[in-house]
Amino acid sequence: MDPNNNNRNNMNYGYDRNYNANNRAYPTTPSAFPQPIYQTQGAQEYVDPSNPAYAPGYFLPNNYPPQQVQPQYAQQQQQQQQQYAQQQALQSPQPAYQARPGYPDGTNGLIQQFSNQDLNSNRAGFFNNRAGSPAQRPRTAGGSPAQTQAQASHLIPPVPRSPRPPPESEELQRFPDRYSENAHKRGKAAKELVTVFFHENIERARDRNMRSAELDKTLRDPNIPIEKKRQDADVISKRESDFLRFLRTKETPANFQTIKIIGKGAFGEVKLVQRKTDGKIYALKSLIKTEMFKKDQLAHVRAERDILADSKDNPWLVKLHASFQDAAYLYLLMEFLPGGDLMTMLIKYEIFSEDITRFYMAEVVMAIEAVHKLGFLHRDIKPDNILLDRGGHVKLTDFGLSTGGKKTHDNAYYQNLLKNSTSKDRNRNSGYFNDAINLTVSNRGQINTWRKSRRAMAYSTVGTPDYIAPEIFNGQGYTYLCDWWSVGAIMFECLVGWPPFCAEDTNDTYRKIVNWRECLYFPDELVLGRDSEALIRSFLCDPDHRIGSEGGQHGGATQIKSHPFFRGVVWDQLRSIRAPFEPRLSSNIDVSYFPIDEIPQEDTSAIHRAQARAMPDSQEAEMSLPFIGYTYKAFNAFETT
Ligand SMILES: Nc1ncnc2c1ncn2[C@@H]1O[C@H](COP(=O)(O)OP(=O)(O)OP(=O)(O)O)[C@@H](O)[C@H]1O
Repeated sequence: MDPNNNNRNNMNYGYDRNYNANNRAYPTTPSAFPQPIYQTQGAQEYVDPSNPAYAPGYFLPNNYPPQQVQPQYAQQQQQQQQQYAQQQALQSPQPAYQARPGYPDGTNGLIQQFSNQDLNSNRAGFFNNRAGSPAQRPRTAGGSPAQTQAQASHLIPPVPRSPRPPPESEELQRFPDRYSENAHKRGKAAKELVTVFFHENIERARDRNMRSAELDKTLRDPNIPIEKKRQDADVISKRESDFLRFLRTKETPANFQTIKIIGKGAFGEVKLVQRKTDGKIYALKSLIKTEMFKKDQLAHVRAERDILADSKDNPWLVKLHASFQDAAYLYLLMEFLPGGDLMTMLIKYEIFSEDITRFYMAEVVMAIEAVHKLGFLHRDIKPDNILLDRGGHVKLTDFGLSTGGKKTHDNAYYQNLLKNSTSKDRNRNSGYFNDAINLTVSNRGQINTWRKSRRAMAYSTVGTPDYIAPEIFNGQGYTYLCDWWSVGAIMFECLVGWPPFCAEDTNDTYRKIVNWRECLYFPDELVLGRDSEALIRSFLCDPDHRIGSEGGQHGGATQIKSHPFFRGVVWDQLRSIRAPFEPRLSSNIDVSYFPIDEIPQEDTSAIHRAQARAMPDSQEAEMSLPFIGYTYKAFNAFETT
């Protein structure tokens, strides 16, 4: 084969289990891999994510996939590899699982101490995945090859793999200015794809090493009975095995049976679904790509996927099992929370007692604290995004407006809203609030009108601005403190029956929020506890004086927790006490806490799929770029109902 031949189809990228050319045999014991597998030191030139045998660390010297090396460079390459191996032997710290003589699986005899052959083979199989021939090695350790291959095949040009210096011949000269715009887009996409691929694989390998170290700790602990050790090792082995299988499968919406559409959002819907193969239940959120693209929501959708993927096992955030995409949609496969959302509860009960409000606000404070500790701001905390699990405890969802301070999460979204709103204000030219309703208990009619439009607002692309902090609208910058403002607005609604700045028209709501000093009004007819009103006022104020500002993003919740309103709350046991409303469920697909009758149930996906199919090639390349890296699979994806 000619390595300079740029036609990928002529190259043999498949691996050959008997391959031993040029004396580069595949290593068979962990000790052949002196570095932890996520270290990519020594990797220089070989990158072929479409190779099914590829895994993090796979490109360590000694471990190249089969390839043709030109004879004049074979000797040079062999010398380099020997030098590298010697250097590593001298410099590297001892590997975590270096095999002791007699224990080639790297367990150092730990497991044999209680003579369990099964544990031994499981552990060796799942954690020492460098061991064995390439055919035995779990092929998905480096990601989902089929998926990556599908994504990459048309994007990644073959890379010449011999270590020779690039000749100054004409064939390697590039003329980017002669490439079409489409080629540039595809090139960019390829670069992004490779970056994402590496990032994800390194993360996965790091996580796997951590799990391995944890198991190791358990196995070494003399106080843990052998039976327990055995059970733990079995469970962990099963999870690792499930995960590897999961990585190999391609997620598509066809894998799921829709039971009901349980939620509508601005850019898509949320369905209760059942996986066809194992009957497991999930919530599947789908977002229409073209809509996200048109309405400049790309940063938002990426933010949502990032925060949910980063949050892993956080009990306060909805668990993301996987995210995937097809030509028309982005999908988030989440745990199903059968208790519905706080908006539905508020529509039903109108107001809560102080005790019940305390419970929900305390849980929301814990949830927001978790988001902040992960390094994100939510920016869109509202009752619709506060979900209730089967025990009636809170979990946050909808991170579409979250920002982790990443450039990709930045957006001028609110600036546009404000621009429209202020031009309207100028036209009106009179006092801002003459037309804005000031709700009181006595004007029930208006309250009911507002309540009726509440759900419709939640489903609209504009969404409800009722809970958004004023500093987000005025464009002068905002911090994590914007989330604490939203808690104040929700607390007001729980105790009063409507949000503090609600109006019949969203523009009026914006104006009221921006002018909160004049517009924050506690109805005389309702008597709120002193601590409740004080806490609401300390949330709904200027950010410099807002409660939660002491201690910064990571510590602000401490100040809130010590407010007298929360006296008596045992913060670290909140999730284990009984919630004030525990959903009564007849089955794991019970949707009685969702307003199913108000949500259109027809399937509109065929229309969006047809639109995606009709898209011209150039537009498709442009569309693919922002969604690269969206795909994700969680380790514990199978721990669900
Ligand atoms: N994991 C889940 N389990 C149960 N119900 C859910 C889940 N996720 C969302 N829902 C339901 O779907 C509704 C809409 O979800 P979500 O807010 O995530 O959608 P969205 O399209 O992002 O909405 P928005 O327009 O507010 O951004 C929620 O209010 C909730 O009732």
